[in-house]
Amino acid sequence: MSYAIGQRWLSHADSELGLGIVVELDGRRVSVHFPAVEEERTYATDNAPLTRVKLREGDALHTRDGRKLQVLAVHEEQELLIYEVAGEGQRELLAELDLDDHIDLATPRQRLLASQYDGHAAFALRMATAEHLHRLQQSGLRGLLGTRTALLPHQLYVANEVGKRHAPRVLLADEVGLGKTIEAGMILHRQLLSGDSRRVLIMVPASLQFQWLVEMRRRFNLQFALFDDDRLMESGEGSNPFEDEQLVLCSTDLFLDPTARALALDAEWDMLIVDEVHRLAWHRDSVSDEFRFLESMAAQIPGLLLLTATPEQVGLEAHFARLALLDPERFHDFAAFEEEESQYKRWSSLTDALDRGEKPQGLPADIDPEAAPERQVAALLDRYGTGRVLFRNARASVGGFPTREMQPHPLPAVDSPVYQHLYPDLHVDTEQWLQEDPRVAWLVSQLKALRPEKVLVICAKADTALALESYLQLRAGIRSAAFHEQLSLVERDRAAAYFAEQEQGAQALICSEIGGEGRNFQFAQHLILFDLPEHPDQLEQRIGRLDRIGQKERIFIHVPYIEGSAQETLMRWYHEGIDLFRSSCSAGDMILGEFKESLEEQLREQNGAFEALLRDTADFTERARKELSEGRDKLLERSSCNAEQGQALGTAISDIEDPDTLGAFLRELCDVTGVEHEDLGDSSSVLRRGEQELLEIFPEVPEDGCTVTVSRDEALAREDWIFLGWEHPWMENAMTTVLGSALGQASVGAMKLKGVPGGSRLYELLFTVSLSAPRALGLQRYLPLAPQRILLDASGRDLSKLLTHERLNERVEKVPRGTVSKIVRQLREEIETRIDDAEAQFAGELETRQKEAAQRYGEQMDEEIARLSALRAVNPAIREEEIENLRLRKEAGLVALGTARSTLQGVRLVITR
Ligand SMILES: Nc1ncnc2c1ncn2[C@@H]1O[C@H](COP(=O)(O)OP(=O)(O)OP(=O)(O)O)[C@@H](O)[C@H]1O
Repeated sequence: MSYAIGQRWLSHADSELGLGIVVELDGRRVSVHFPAVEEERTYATDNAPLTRVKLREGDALHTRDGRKLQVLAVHEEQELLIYEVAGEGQRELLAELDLDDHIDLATPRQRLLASQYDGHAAFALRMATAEHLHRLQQSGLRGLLGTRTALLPHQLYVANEVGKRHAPRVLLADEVGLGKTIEAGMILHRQLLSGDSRRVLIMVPASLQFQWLVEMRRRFNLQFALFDDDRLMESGEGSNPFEDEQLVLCSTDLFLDPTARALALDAEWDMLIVDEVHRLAWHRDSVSDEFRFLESMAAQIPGLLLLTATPEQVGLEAHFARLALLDPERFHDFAAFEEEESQYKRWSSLTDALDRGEKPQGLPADIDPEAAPERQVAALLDRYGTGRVLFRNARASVGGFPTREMQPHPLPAVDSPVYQHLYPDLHVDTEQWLQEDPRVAWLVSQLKALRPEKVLVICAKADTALALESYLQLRAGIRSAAFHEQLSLVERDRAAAYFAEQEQGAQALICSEIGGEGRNFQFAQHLILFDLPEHPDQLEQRIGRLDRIGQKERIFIHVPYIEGSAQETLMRWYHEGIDLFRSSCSAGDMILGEFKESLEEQLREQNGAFEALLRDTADFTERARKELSEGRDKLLERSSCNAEQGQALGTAISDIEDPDTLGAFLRELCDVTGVEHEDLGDSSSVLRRGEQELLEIFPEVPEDGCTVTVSRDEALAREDWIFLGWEHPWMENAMTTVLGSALGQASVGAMKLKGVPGGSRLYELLFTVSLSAPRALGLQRYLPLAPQRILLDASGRDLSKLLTHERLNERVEKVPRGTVSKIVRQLREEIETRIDDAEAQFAGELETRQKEAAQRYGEQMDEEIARLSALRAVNPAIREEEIENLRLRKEAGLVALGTARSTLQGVRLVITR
């Protein structure tokens, strides 16, 4: 190519010089001025390391006066280029002299033509990154990968079912300790990654704030900001502190303050999560301020997750009131709801009959009698069960829990009527009570006998816990800690941590009832119920502290009681009437409702009718259990978990996570970009920032390095290591940084290829498809965004199938830099033509993909809209808003599909030797 004064050239030997201008021509020498560095260089014309900069139609250009414009056409006059560009509102002509002196070669084509190329490892990394990103996106498992959790089918099923919904509104009511926090975390993670939710508020009882904060961080890499009164005060006049953070966690108590309530209502949220929601008091005649606040929040926030293990702890009507928060249209008539509950058995027998392959009578008219039985069952559950709103897994169906052993400890009666009460300590002076109550001395000797086993002691009241703890500590020399509502949050967490400490920690933690909800103490095997709570569900909550996921050993439940007292009466009623110490029961509230009066009478003073009460309770319990297990619980079990699907999700996650592939990719990533890594094993390594990093892919790696693992199993065993799964924010950042950079965009190499004469050329190109649509539309499932590799020879023949990328990688070798620029200069035209060919080839392919996607997407959306509309006719659990939303999604999706664009990600020129 010949030179002319005023032309713009780039030095491929030293791209730091920026874009030069030919200023002098003198026979065989050319002088170029580089304004960016204010230097002038002179080269021999026959081997100057210079590349002519010639932009193309569609390229972006930057002007000297800082404007970014798009090239519409390129003209040449007297060897100088004139760019026709889209200026402000009109076309404009721009001489190449006006190009910015700091050039940024943005496309692989430009970089290859300017001989700005990288080694093969960088090209291969770029290809691998594009392919992995695509694989992850289209897996349908987004949000479920990379969380530090064991793959438990019941949780995966719920997380997948709810997580994929738009603005999900559900009650997560798994039995105690089955992992509702984890389910909520997975749903949230999924919603955040899909872009469905951005701003989230979590409200939990004060005693659980820290636990939630830690669980969200260590299991999901979600950093919540903890809000308390002080944090609310910090914000300046007129600004809303809740708007400063995207993810906010706070105690429900914070909203006792009307200002806090007003601020939270004023902020915009996508999702609200409320733990232990049964604690927000609701009664037909008196609704608490907290509940009213929740009602207002629920009415304006699209996504709502309510969590409780004991939905009926404060009665069926309160349970109904919470369902009404989720879906006021569906749950508006309590009497009708009670009536519906009585129908559950009917639907349950129908689903059973369908399962057995029968053709049962009495199928509702809207269920297609000719449809496959699985579809009929799904439709029944969907339309007539509590399917869409309520999820409740039972430990009996989840399985794998250890057995519970109840050990009653009768203690001699005391000669004072006070000790006939359930809670004698409320009626006597503390000092006197500590001396007189035989349970106190028993507790001391029991703890000594159990040493060094960890023991959780639960009693109803904070004052009891306080008195017992100081007695144990000061007078009996037992290492213990107290946990009750009179302690500050920090003190409570400190007490729980002291108890958890294996070597030097407390042997016993003495909790009031608040210790009985939400906390994790599954490292202990012994539970002492110093007294008993008045509601069966509270007893369930207490036992659930130990009997929860992660408990591997048999659990011992010790119940001391004074013989002949109300304590014995209540213990026997729970034990012989409901068998509650050994197995959980979802009918607790119903049973209590039935026998409350008779029980209270017996608790005041046991009489001859007690044995009959026990028998009646046992009979009622058996019937209730049977009825529920055949009706409501059975339907719930079916809609809360499809074990097969849960299992399949687990397998699919393991397959896609594949630590071997991830480990190899991580090593490649570090090697190419210059991050130091020291491998500790197949799946773990220490990462350190390298001295000469090409790209900042892991900006958050600390100065002195950190240990990471790519294996979920290892991550569960080593909580101090970072689980660098595919969805870890570091990994996502690393991958998008690679693709967003110029690294590996252009590469040149040589190889020997049998039967192919030396000097032949191969062009390997990689295209990706991008879709500028909200992630929440989920269009990736319809439009294959798979990257496409195209391999052409010098004449444009497609060799993609004949010679794989891997084979090229194995054989390709370096070519000296000087030689490359000469070759590139000679092949300039061929390079341009082959890239054009490949672009045209892929544009055709993309058009076909788009057409097919639009058809599939349209059909599926129509089907879904029709299905939901039909469902809505029989099951008002489906909101009109959901259907309207689907219609809008369909339209938006079809428009967005048309905007898909292809991008040339990389090009490699291989010359045969
Ligand atoms: N998939 C999982 N992988 C690892 N640990 C888990 C998993 N699911 C639950 N856990 C652990 O099991 C315990 C119980 O889980 P979680 O606190 O979520 O239960 P919950 O149903 O909310 O309990 P509660 O009914 O007491 O409120 C916690 O220690 C939690 O970290």
